Amino acid sequence: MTGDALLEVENLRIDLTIGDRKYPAVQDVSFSIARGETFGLVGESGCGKSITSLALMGLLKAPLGIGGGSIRFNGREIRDLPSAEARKLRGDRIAMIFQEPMTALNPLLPVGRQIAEMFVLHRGASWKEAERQAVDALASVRVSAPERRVKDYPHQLSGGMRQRVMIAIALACGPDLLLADEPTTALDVTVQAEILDLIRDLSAAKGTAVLMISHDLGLIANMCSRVGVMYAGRLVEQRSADEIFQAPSHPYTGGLVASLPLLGARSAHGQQRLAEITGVVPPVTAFPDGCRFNPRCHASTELCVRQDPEVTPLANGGLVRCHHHV
Ligand SMILES: Nc1ncnc2c1ncn2[C@@H]1O[C@H](COP(=O)(O)OP(=O)(O)OP(=O)(O)O)[C@@H](O)[C@H]1O
Repeated sequence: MTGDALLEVENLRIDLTIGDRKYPAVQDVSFSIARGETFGLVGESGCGKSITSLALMGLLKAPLGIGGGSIRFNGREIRDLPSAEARKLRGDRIAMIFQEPMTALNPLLPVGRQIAEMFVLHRGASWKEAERQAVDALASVRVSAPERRVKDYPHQLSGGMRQRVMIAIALACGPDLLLADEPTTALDVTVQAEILDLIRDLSAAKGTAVLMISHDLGLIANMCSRVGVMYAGRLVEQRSADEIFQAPSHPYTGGLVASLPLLGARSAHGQQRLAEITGVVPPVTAFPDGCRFNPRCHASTELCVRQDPEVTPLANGGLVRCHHHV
């Protein structure tokens, strides 16, 4: 891993405990994010993206728990931090925005007060000073008339406005890392683009690293310099966004690329057509033997059914986990 790594995840394992059995919902997941870098995790629903980000924040709850591996942030192991220290790290150095801001906002408090709370709790500001900073924070996420909007309650705002408030809260303390888990999935397409622009511009301006999580490879490739593709709890490919698009190595990545409307159309006209994926992600309790993708894979052979593939290095620091990668 590079000396400049901000976050280093190594062989992360997350277990789902049912009765006296543990199922590896996430296994052998390793990636690192440099300072200021934008890294994307992509894969269909149920691949383990969200629980990976919850593990990084120390927010996993039973029946899920970390079963192995390490999570280093700024060179320090944060996997088993006591809850008070984990709380301090969250919000201060690592912040998170979710798909549905309504669940994270307090419906009973004006949004300005909720932003101001960050400055009081993490920066020791007085309430008066913090309320003033909240107006600036709302302006920075491009909310018009912020001095009026700070008095609004969450239900008075549109979904896009609520997500802007969440971004203002997340970035209030200038975190080193922003985890953004499907931050625009619940929004209209035009609002989605505005929110993504906002995240991109603010993180670039402040030098904040971003871990962006989405099922949408188009979005991830647009936003991120490097991409990790997850399937059934495993990272199956890790490359630069350009390489993922131009020459996907894992058949699952190829399927994700082929399912993008624009590229799918282009590949139908001349270029080699990539196989689209049929079927669904298996539940954690029923991962197949061998390669977990083998039942859905057009390139599957007897070897894939029998033997779980190891990680193979690719050019430029890329990685793939497939017996028949290209
Ligand atoms: N509290 C829970 N109890 C049992 N299983 C869970 C729980 N939370 C998640 N899982 C399982 O863990 C697996 C990974 O879930 P996760 O939410 O991380 O997937 P994801 O790739 O982020 O998909 P989504 O976008 O739908 O959240 C899924 O099979 C899911 O059913």
